[in-house]
Amino acid sequence: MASLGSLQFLSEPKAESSLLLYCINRRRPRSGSCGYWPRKSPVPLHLRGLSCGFSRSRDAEDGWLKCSFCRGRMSGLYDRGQFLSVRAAGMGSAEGDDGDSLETEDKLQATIEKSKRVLAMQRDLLNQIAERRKLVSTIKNSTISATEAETAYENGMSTSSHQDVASTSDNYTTFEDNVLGQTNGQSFSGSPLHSTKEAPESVLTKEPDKAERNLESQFSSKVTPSSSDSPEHSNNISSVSVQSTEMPSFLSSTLEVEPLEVEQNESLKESSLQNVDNETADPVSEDMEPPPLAGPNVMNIILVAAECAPWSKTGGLGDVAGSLPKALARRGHRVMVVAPRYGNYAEAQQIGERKRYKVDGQDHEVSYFQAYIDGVDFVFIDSPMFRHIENNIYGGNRVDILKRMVLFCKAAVEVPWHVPCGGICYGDGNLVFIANDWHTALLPVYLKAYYRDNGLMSFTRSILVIHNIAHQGRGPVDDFSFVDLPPHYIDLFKLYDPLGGDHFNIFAAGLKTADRVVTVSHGYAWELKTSEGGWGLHNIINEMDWKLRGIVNGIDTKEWSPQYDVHLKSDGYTNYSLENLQTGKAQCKEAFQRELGLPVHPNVPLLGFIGRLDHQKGVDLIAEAVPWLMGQDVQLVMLGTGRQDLEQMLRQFEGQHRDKIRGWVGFSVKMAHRITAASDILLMPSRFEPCGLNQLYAMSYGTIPVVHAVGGLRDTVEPFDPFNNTGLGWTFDSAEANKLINALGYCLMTYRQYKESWEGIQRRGMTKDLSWDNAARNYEEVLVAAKYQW
Ligand SMILES: Nc1ncnc2c1ncn2[C@@H]1O[C@H](COP(=O)(O)OP(=O)(O)O[C@H]2O[C@H](CO)[C@@H](O)[C@H](O)[C@H]2O)[C@@H](O)[C@H]1O
Repeated sequence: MASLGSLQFLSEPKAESSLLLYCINRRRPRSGSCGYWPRKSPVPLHLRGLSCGFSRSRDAEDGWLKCSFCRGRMSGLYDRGQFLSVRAAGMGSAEGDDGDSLETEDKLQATIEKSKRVLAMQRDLLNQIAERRKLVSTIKNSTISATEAETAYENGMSTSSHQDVASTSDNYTTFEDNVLGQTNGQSFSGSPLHSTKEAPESVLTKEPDKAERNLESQFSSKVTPSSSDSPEHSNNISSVSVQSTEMPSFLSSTLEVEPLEVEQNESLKESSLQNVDNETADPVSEDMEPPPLAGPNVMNIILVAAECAPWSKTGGLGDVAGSLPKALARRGHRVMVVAPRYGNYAEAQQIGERKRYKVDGQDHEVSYFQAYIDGVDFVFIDSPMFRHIENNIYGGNRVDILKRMVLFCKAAVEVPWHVPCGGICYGDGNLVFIANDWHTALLPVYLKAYYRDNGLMSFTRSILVIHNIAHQGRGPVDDFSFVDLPPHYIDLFKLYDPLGGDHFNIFAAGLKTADRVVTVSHGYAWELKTSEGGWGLHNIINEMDWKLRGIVNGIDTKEWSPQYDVHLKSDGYTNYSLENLQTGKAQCKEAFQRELGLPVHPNVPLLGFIGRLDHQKGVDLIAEAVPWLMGQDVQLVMLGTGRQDLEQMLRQFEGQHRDKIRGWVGFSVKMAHRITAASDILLMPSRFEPCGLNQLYAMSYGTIPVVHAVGGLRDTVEPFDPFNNTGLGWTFDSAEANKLINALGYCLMTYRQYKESWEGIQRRGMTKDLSWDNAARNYEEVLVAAKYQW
């Protein structure tokens, strides 16, 4: 039997607990492949001579027990839900491996090969950090030498993420008990400023990244000498910081309330334990499981968004929040989406305990609802603040919205501790948050201010995705009082506006604080850096260019497929594919003309527009083109909601041209699908478009997009080239009605006179890979880059 040496618990378990070790990526691959070891144990502080279950996870070069299947760290769960982190405190020899273990090793060879690259990266990183530490300690003549730190590490006295676990463990326990209510094996060792300067550092002690260096320089004048200079301080900082006036009030006010549905939770845990037993007992089938696509990069991912389709959606953000996570889960990650619970969602069940958070001085209670769908944990945060606004989720005045987002972000950042999905919380190891737009841009700030500055959640990273920079969460500087942060954090939010002077800007703070920033196309990534496209944030974006990446959105090919579209199954519509494109699409067009009371003309080109009625979407350019259009033999249907003058305009056009135009004012997912299927041409004259999803949906339905070549539209709609018979649609190069008319003229001519070319464009669009799988792979690269960024 292989021996692992001993295991060391990083927080002391109670005696006589039942212990269960599991891999942090237990969902991916399915739980059975991660070497569970359920066992009654008297639980001494060190467990010796472990074998059986651990023969799979003896690969622990960096001191952490790893699942040899997916390379995730092993963690401990004991005593019905309390967490421990566990690491090997001295590796035993592999001598005596039994046959079973060798066989397993052979079968897992491929996975191990893949992991080598990452291990090399880790070693590289460790070497670099060790080098730098030596340099720093020489310069500062630290009282504690690097040698001692290394010795401490080798003796298993420090964690890979924190300093002096042993010496801070008392404070740590107190803090966890008081503040988080759960333990995760993290120490609480003061701000990164202090820890990098003074403490005996572990091998993985964090080097400040560029963003943090900026913050350091901004904040250094405000660090008092007494707090930064004393080596003792870093040992005792937990108690100091907990009582500090800068400690967020919401943390200290995070109260545990009566446990909800305890029985349900317990039964969940029990069923999870049962699964473990069953799956452990079936080693053959677990070996059949293919390795996750993400290979050694599997992570715990929590995407946080103010809307999530199909439960809540006002636009493309909802679509992305509903579908990108599924693609990430398909790659093997454990993925959660966190969104507010605006209504009663049938699929989601109440879970976990209620918590309270302070917003503007008042306690707000939240509870959690969860549904596990397509490999993703969808968690909805319930609060009276979110209820009954499902038709107006961004409604209310500026301060109302701000308070909602403060509550949402405060609760969301703690979800990995409080919501036991499948019986097990995500915890903070190997965890990355993906925040979206200004609504959740506070999350990276809270992660830093409340946790990482205090030595907690040090391995957790945050990524901020820009879907639309035009909405930034702006307000007067006084709004800072609502976000409940230490006073010096105001510098992150303050932004000078040539028109309004200094103002408060949430997006600015999120961009500065996030570990990485993604936007939804390459074109938009470039535009964001210009004064025209950055909407006042271009300077900040230019400064953080190194952490910005453009990744083009994908589409949910289950939801948006002409072959399976549920909205095409009734009222005379039909599903279609490449095989019956012409007949199927013609049938949809006819059904649509009938449904909307338009003359049924199969050969009259049908033009569609779907989108918010605002300046961005350029619906006014279509309005300018209407007189020309009405001279053509075409039909036009527009679906949208937004600015009242533009809604009125749609109604007016319909009134004036009843035989040719329909203006549908409102939000109808069914109508959006039917327009996409029935139309021949989709118009997207957006003034700016970070990515745009409708043109992607259109292409997959054989509907030809005519778009303003900007942002993601330029990235995704390759212009038709009649000489080489390539391209996916028509583009025009500036947001002017005459340019739109010009492009549309060529498009209509092709529709009428060059059927073969037309069908070629349709076919290319329908066969293009528009799925999220590509994008998910790119996101994964960003997640990994963030993970290894210190
Ligand atoms: N009245 C209505 N009824 C029914 N459905 C309607 C509708 N109006 C819009 N929709 C739907 O909402 C979505 C709109 O998505 P877009 O990407 O085109 O724009 P949006 O500007 O909201 O998103 C922002 O975020 C997304 C996601 O990153 C970026 O693609 C985009 O460029 C950026 O502006 C589509 O699914 C569309 O069908």
